[in-house]
Amino acid sequence: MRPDVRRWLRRRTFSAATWGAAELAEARRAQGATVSVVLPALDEEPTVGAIVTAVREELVRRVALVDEVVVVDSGSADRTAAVAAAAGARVVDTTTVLAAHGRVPGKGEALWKGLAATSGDLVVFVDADLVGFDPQFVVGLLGPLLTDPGIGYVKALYDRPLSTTEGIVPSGGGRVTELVARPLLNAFWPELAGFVQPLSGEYAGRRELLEQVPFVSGYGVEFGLLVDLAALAGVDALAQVDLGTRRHGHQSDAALGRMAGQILQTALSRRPHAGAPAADLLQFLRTADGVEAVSWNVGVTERPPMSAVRAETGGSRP
Ligand SMILES: O=c1ccn([C@@H]2O[C@H](COP(=O)(O)OP(=O)(O)O)[C@@H](O)[C@H]2O)c(=O)[nH]1
Ligand SMILES: O=C(O)[C@@H](COP(=O)(O)O)O[C@H]1O[C@H](CO)[C@@H](O)[C@H](O)[C@H]1O
Repeated sequence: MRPDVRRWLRRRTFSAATWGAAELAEARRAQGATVSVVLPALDEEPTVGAIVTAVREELVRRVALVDEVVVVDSGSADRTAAVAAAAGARVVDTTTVLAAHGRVPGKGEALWKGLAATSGDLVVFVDADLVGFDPQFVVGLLGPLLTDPGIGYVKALYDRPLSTTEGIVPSGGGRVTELVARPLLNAFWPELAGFVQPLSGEYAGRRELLEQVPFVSGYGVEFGLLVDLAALAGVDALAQVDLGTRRHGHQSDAALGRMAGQILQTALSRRPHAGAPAADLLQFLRTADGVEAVSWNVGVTERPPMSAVRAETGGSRP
């Protein structure tokens, strides 16, 4: 493992259990910092209400850590907007926010318009399809931002069970992460190899940073933000926090194939024009007190065309 990644992992990996909501509410009051929670939502009627209710009850009413909870409706065909509003969220629509800019499809559009529709100094993004959401997710994401001015962006890390027709298997979620995003980051942005969940849908950042980078319109948004914020602020301004376990609604393999395509487009549009890609791949295992990084060499060599070999040796086909 690269020494810089080992150092980053040690210095910038936190546990959500480190902080309490009341402690952070006091910290943000003392700093005069405001906090917005943004949920991008497309047809999330079954799950959005419980998430909004949990954030509002625990982090707005019981403890004043969060100032606004905004659900960004991406054109839902179900009752997402009504359910979110009934739970107390302010609901905005991607067609009306920054209407002069029109509307493009995709999650990143919802996040970009969520940033426009809110005012918090700190912005927390939470997917609206989470099952078993815990308000401590928001507390954990805000912890590093409210206790270290040198940190500007915090990604969630967690175990990702996979719901299958046979039930829930303890791992296996994050399929595009494991098969596409992690290999791409390790190859072309090895300094970011320490992120356990580079595509996690829960993250928080300082508005002053988030407003300086583009938001990729579709599912490339997480990949794009990670690479662009690292380039803007430096890897040491980024951190990750262990939230334990995260369960969410899963898409089909075909849909994940399209997601992978968008992430590949995003990566290739940012590909550093350096030399050969790095050959090390860092994967992660859950341990009793955190995560363990395991480094693999995925370098490949190649044999020359057989025609060239034959030309060299004057050989002919057997
Ligand atoms: O065009 C879109 C696609 C997704 N989402 C929301 O973005 C979050 C993550 O999307 P999804 O669950 O489809 O991705 P996955 O978690 O399966 O990777 C969810 O709250 C979606 O409702 C959205 O607002 N607009
Ligand atoms: O991490 C992943 O591989 C994908 C798919 O997760 P699953 O295989 O359905 O658990 O989910 C994430 O990626 C999306 C693209 O960045 C994010 O928008 C989602 O919030 C995140 O869940």
